[in-house]
Amino acid sequence: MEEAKTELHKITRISENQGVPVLIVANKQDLRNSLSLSEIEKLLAIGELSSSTPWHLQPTCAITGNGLKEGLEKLHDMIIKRRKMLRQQKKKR
Ligand SMILES: Nc1nc2c(ncn2[C@@H]2O[C@H](COP(=O)(O)OP(=O)(O)OP(=O)(O)O)[C@@H](O)[C@H]2O)c(=O)[nH]1
Repeated sequence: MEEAKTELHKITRISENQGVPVLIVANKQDLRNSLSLSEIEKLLAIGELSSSTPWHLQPTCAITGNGLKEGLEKLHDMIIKRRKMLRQQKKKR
């Protein structure tokens, strides 16, 4: 988790990645000892990401497929929202 946290924050800090939406997949949620979403949020310090980075933390189970579609839909929503915002910003210039 420490390594994942470092990478997540490193990637999102890169200037060309500013504002790029992030989908964090919390897989294996069917297992008894899997980390909860709040534990993951805390361990990855997701709250410390730049306010310009939209993110979604999605619980999944890759075996049953639970949450996979929902996660991709959330990612799609964030991408569409960003595209709209960038288009509006371009128009204003
Ligand atoms: N119970 C459960 N097992 C899963 C899930 N997703 C993947 N696995 C199993 O986890 C094992 C490792 O999966 P890999 O795809 O090889 O993942 P990896 O990144 O190499 O290894 P991990 O760090 O264990 O995820 C495989 O046996 C998968 O079937 C899940 O949501 N629930």
